[in-house]
Amino acid sequence: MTRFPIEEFSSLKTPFYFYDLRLLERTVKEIRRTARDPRFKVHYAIKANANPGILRTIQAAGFGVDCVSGWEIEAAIEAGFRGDRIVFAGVGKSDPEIRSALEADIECFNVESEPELRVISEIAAEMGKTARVAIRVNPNIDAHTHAYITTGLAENKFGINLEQLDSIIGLAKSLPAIDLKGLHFHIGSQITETEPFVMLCETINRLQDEYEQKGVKFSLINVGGGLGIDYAHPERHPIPDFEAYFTTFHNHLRLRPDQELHFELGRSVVAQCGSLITRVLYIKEGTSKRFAIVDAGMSDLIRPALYSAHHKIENISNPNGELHHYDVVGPICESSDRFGESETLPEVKRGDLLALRSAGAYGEIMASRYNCRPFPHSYFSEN
Ligand SMILES: Cc1ncc(COP(=O)(O)O)c(C=O)c1O
Ligand SMILES: N[C@@H](CCCC[NH3+])C(=O)O
Repeated sequence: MTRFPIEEFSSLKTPFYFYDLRLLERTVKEIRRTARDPRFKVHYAIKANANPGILRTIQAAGFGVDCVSGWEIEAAIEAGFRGDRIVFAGVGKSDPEIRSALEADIECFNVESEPELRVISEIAAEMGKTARVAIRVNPNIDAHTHAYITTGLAENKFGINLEQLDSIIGLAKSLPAIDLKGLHFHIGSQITETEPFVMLCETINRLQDEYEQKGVKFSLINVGGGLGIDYAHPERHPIPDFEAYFTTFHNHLRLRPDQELHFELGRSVVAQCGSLITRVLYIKEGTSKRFAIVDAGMSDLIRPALYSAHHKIENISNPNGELHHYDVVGPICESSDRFGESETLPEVKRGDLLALRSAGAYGEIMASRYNCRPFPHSYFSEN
């Protein structure tokens, strides 16, 4: 259970992200234990959190890394990830980003369109290199998640639709500087049911059978990330838990003996180890509401404003006080700058510290400077 060192916090400038490194270490250990099939390779999706302190722990655990920009590749290399453990996805890779990825001899480009594949081939040929690629397939599977974070439906911008797959595979095999390794999938994020992953396995099985009949073999399958967490219970494992998640692929995906299976987990690795700590500035009594106005805003944690997401809120200064209802809001000039509506919290006073839980993923990394506010700091547990 995360313990908040409240005495240490009292001298720190708020708001800040607090990371429980022990929890992160336990999580990566659990992933290593449950992804025990030697053909399974876990790449951390760095977009979830690129704080160097977080990256060091994940790199030390032997994970690869999944990047979606040249800057993420730079951050990964700086944190000690080797080029040959970096995969690079994204619908809009620029020429300089492709060039620097080739310079770093990355493990694989996850290619999202024919024009992109041609450009990678041209740049690689110019540089005298061969680019290893996987084709990102859009399998048209409903991940049953928020519309903004589903990625595997035909209407989404990601990947190659099934009808166009033959053509791009033919192209990949014909281009001189391309080494086609396999297929990549990522159907969405914050998926809390097993069924979409089972459907993904079935689609992959069908595609593999079809392509093998056509004489095309893949050495790599990448099923992306997407494993969801329980925002209502920050102390719990992801849902489904890691054991169930990896077992689903073990049981349903007919992986060939000489194939590698890549996973790109982001949220489930880092979400629960992080909390945004904020100080209460004012209690404002409205006519129908009582507002707890805090010094963190949507610039520090945008998920509530962007996806109507809810992060559990705890009054860590007064955990046992009498319960009241509050709208917990930030200082930013937007009505959506609100972390909770009618939250039941132990009595909140000016100066109290609140913890917004499960904020380790897509929290600090999505912070902005809106209203000219500074970026939030970060602070790590020592024990
Ligand atoms: C291609 C790709 N891989 C991996 C991830 C990581 O997803 P998650 O944080 O849901 O595990 C994402 C983000 O949704 C993604 O777009
Ligand atoms: N940023 C999103 C998830 C998108 C993941 C990236 N494809 C979130 O906070 O839930």
